Amino acid sequence: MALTNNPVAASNTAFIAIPAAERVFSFRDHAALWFSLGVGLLVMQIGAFLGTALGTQTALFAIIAGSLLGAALLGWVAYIGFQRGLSSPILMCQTLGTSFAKLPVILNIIQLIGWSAFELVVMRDGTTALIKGTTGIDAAWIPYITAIFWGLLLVALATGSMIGLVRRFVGRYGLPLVILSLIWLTYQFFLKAQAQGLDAIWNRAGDGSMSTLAGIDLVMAMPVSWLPLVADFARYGKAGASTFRGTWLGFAIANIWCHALGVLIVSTSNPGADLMTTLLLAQGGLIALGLILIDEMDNAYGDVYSGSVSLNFLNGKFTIRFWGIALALVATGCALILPMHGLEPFLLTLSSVFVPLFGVVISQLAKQGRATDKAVNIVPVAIWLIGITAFHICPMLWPQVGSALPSLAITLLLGTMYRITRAPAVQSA
Ligand SMILES: Nc1nc2[nH]cnc2c(=O)[nH]1
Repeated sequence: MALTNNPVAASNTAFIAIPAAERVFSFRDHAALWFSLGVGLLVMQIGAFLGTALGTQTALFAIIAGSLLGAALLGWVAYIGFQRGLSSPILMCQTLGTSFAKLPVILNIIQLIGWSAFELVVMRDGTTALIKGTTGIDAAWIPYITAIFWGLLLVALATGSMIGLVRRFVGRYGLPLVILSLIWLTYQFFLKAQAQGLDAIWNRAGDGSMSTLAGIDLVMAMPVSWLPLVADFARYGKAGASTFRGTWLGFAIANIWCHALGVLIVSTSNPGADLMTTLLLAQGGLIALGLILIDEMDNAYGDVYSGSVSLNFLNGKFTIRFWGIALALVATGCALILPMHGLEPFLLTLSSVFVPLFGVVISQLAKQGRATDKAVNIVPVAIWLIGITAFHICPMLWPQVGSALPSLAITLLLGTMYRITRAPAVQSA
């Protein structure tokens, strides 16, 4: 469903559906990519936080429910991307209108620069800790060198082919290594839990600072933070069912595993212990942490690739590769100066824009929904704004329900009502 009646569309390859011959991603490719993107130190940190707030059993329930639900949304948008063969910015055009969609596309580029810088900062600080732990060297220049090292690697990856990277590197080498590290760390902390008494850990109560629904909401934050990127990869899928299942299962399993590992780690460590240091102190932790840090690179790459697809949509004179290199350089510059925790609030604020946006996208485009060719599609735009308001207001009024769940529910409901009511008008037009 290309927007070929639009003059801008005709001159920009971003508007053209990926032809069948170029659709090479199988279930395995989607699952490997999304498992790999679902693994991260931030996820373990959130798991540790949930373990303290909710207690072991409720935290595990929230983790499983939030991951299955959040990753299902991801799979759903992947399916829409597969069906249309179109990138994320075009799905936004087909929902909000060709001119208005430029606003969320620009916001998405800003958030992707933020996420890729964040991932580089995680790798910078992780490698700096590894160097300190192994050599004892703790010099002020080391974080600069490590940031430049990872940044240049990101630039090098941006010069290559996305499909080649996913199929040859992530699936064949990256994924088995990261799974081995997770198995190893889980085994190590399980042994620790066994020594401390599994019963006590299993029955550990939370501190009461969070409701179960708010916990589910927090777990969903990770999968939904990938919503604006997923179509850029899913459009290379061979079949709809494998695209949905690979994306859903790949991400959900990784998200459940990393959050649950965070719960296990916090349950077996001293209160207030730093996650990175705790992982480093585990037997074989150095190698496992090193591999997980390397795995953060594909998150940064995913951000840079998707950001370059969006920039290519805004300015088709330069290729996706050109924009990818430019974005990787900008992210490296940011990673040289930004502190670890400076970016998190900014990124979470931006997700208040994208969660409701994809509620509207799903409500308009799922089940072969009709794409708009208006410049500004007023009603979906209004529903999006209502969704953003709900994201901010609901946690103030009802802290126990969180923000992503009500915002998604409102946009899906209003969007579906609009779609049903406008259907006769569309048919008679
Ligand atoms: N979009 C996006 N979401 C994330 N969630 C955790 N890390 C990332 C990331 O690098 N990008």
